[in-house]
Amino acid sequence: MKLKDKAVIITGGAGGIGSGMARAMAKEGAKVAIVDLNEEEGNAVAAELQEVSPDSIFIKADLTERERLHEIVDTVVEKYGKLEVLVNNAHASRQVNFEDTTQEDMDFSFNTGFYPTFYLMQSAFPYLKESKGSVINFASGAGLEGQKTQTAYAAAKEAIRAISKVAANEWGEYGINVNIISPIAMTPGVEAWSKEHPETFEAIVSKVPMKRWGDPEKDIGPIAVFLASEDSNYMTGQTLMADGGSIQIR
Ligand SMILES: NC(=O)C1=CN([C@@H]2O[C@H](COP(=O)(O)OP(=O)(O)OC[C@H]3O[C@@H](n4cnc5c(N)ncnc54)[C@H](O)[C@@H]3O)[C@@H](O)[C@H]2O)C=CC1
Ligand SMILES: CC(=O)C(C)=O
Repeated sequence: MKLKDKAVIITGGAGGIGSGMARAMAKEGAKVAIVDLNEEEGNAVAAELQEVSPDSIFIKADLTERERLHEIVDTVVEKYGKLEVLVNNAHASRQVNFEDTTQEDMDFSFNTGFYPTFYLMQSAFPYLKESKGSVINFASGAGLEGQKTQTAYAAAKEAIRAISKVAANEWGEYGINVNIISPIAMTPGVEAWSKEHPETFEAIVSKVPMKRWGDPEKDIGPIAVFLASEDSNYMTGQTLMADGGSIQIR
């Protein structure tokens, strides 16, 4: 097992890519703490994880409550006595034209994605230093390519990539690696969004060489397992494209 007994936090772990990664990591032996607003799904996913990894737990939290984010790390360290992997996956998005994007739209994207990533990384740092652990953050083609109608989300995603690279440079000497996944996968979030914006949805999949949406557990899960495992110890500051070849960084 690649992650035997590793203590992992996954934000947004009750649904979509978060729950897919949680399943993949639990099957590799990790104790997974999933953090989410959605209590019903959170409890259901945790019960499923406990069948393969009995110490896995659900923590209900609203990641926009910035001053309480450290409680997530405190809870996990109290339960497991350590922290090896922090996965900052949760992020909510809205589609608005550039000229109509408001301060509130910007705040919404930074408060659901960027600030939780930033503050959880700060809270986790002493424990990751002790365990020579890993951080896995999330990017998007929206930011990498500047996709239309994604001003706030694209800005927050590229800000996450920027601080990930800074942390990779500063924390490398402690044996902590910080990497980024840019995924494409069919999730409840994407499904809801596809109904509101069918043209954008079709445009994205038509550009995917593999001509399908990824599966959260089967396609994104193994990449998260790799980044959480010893196999990626000498890799940091990298953006891994788990998107069926949609964007090829050269
Ligand atoms: N699915 C895709 O094709 C793509 C996804 N991404 C990124 O991958 C990551 C996962 O995406 P999906 O699984 O599609 O998202 P999703 O919207 O399906 O799931 C997000 C999860 O985060 C939780 N969440 C949202 N706001 C929260 C808050 N304030 N506090 C606590 N939990 C909260 C939701 O309840 C949900 O369980 C995100 O960072 C997203 O931006 C990037 C590009 C494409
Ligand atoms: C949700 C998202 O970031 C997409 C589809 O690029």
